[in-house]
Amino acid sequence: MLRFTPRPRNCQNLLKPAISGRTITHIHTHTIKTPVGAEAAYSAPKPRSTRLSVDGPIECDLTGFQLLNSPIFNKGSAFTLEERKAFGLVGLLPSKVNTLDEQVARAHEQLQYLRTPLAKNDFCTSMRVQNKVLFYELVRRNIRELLPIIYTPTEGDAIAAYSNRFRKPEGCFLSITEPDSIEERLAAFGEAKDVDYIVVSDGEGILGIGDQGVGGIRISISKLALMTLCGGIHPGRVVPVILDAGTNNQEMLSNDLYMGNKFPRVRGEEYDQFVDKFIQAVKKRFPDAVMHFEDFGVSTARPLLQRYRNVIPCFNDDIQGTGAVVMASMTAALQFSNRELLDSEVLIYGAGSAGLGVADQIVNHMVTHGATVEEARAKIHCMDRNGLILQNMAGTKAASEAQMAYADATEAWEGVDTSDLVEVVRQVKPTVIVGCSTQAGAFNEQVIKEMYKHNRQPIVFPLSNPTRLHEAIPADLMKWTDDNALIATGSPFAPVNGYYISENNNCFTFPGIGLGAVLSRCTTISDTMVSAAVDQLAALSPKKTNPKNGLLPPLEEIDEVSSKVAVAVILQSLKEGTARVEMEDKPNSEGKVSVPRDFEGCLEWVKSQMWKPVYRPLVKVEHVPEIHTHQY
Ligand SMILES: NC(=O)C1=CN([C@@H]2O[C@H](COP(=O)(O)OP(=O)(O)OC[C@H]3O[C@@H](n4cnc5c(N)ncnc54)[C@H](O)[C@@H]3O)[C@@H](O)[C@H]2O)C=CC1
Ligand SMILES: CC(=O)C(=O)O
Ligand SMILES: [Mg+2]
Repeated sequence: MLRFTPRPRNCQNLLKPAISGRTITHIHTHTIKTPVGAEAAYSAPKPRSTRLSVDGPIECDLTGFQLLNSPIFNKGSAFTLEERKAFGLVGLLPSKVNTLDEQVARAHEQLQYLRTPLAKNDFCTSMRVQNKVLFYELVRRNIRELLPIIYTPTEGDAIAAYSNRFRKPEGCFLSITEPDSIEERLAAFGEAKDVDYIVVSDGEGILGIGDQGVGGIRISISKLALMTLCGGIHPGRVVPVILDAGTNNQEMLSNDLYMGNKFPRVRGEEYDQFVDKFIQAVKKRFPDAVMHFEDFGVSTARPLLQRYRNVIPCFNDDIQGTGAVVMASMTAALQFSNRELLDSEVLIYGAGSAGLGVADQIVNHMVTHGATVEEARAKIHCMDRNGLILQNMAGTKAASEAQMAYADATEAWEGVDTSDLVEVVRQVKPTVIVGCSTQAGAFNEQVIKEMYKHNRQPIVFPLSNPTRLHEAIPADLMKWTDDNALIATGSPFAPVNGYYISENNNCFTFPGIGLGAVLSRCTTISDTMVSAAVDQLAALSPKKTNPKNGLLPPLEEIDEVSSKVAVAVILQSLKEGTARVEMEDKPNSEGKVSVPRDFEGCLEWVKSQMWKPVYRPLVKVEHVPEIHTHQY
């Protein structure tokens, strides 16, 4: 017989192994490292436990329809006969008890009847709000087929159609018209210890499709789905957030069904105060949560990251996540073709959030490989809508301050048409070209053939999502370079002539970075922690074992990859003294489980902490359950 010890909500003690005869893994957190340097700005929090681990029975105080309507606890036809009796479900379900395998097979069959990706996306959405275990297991087993449905490219279409296809709300909606209600709105998602991870967007720079207003909530939801699928973050301990500050999308403003604030985007001080109130409210309400910024507009993404990176543990996925994945695939391509990082000439086409994030990450990496910042920056050339960024653009509207860090000397370009990509390629002779411009087809035959003239294995990364906005498609790139281009793309593509094309998407980095930040309970996410993620991902490249392999590991391994990236992040955070989880070499006298500092030991621990889509036996309790989630 199982016995449970009632636990008060928000218990700050570690979970006690309340289940006799079972081992439950805990993090030993009684010592907190003092934040150092800039990180000291973030006040040291209280110790806490992590509740991502998934072993054993789960306490539940819901019954009947309430239980069937709770996506976290619902098992649908897989409730056992005992559970049906104990939870008042007899009569609410057909008599057959299904296994998870059978449910997955049935759901997969239903999906095959749906004709369009968007219809499949709708199906997956309703499954996610109905039964999380089934949703995640269905996607996990069919990841190559379903990732493009629940993420880019289909999610872009779902976001654009949000107000017309809306069925059931998911996430937290914060309105600039009511900044004083932020705390109250967040409170619906639980108390201090209930949230590990938040994705927030203001909907201004969604994928490559721009301002989508309130529909941007779906990018927060989609990124969180990947945090759970690939990074093992508990799906009931996350909050997707949209900051609704209006929209400049005329189509939305004139759509009678549009569900967000119908006024032009509010900017300036009012916007800044709105965001600041949100950050302060999160810090107060969910002091342990890691914040992930996603798809903000180009003018706000960087300033927000700079303003808050030492205030809460946070990162911007488009800037740092993208920078990290590109640096990893570039490293893999250089190693495969026996070239040195410092010999690279890099051309970034589209120097917005992602493009400059890539540039910054390459500079960081070059500096760790012996270059000075100036030498590294000189290797990078940025083009944006006004052409190549030149020094004489300083202080003008032609270039932003952030872009000016990469400006080329004006004199060196006299007489050259710097708005012409072919001309720029002719002069720069890039070894690497990265597209983050949203300009479909910009890497045309002339551009690529010019690049190919100067180097036999051009590294070409067209990253603009969704698929239709890619600067080039792999089949053309391979044709124009006699199959010699080393390619990775922003959305998925089929292999070309037997060459596997890796998806060069930040989904290979943000789940690992996020998981590492959650488990280390770091006070800040430093550049060096992101660099550790890059090195780890690059080391996993399968290209070295077979030239036809992709530059990055296959999607099927993404959860394994994310756990290794998380280890690299955790170990770096420990080294820097920003981790708040204590790791020990040996279990201490209280028998608490140690978390080793060696890679393999830490990996085992990380894996033991990750949420997995399995049905745990449900045990009825009258008190607030051990795993408290807001998703009742
Ligand atoms: N593969 C991946 O993991 C990621 C892909 N992306 C994709 O990259 C693209 C850009 O995203 P963000 O940087 O967040 O957007 P952004 O709006 O911050 O940047 C886009 C930049 O492209 C520039 N641009 C526009 N027209 C241009 C032209 N004709 N020539 C050169 N530059 C031009 C804009 O001025 C802007 O600076 C999007 O399609 C997005 O989906 C973004 C993040 C991650
Ligand atoms: C992948 C991603 O973050 C983007 O396209 O914005
Ligand atoms: Mg993004």
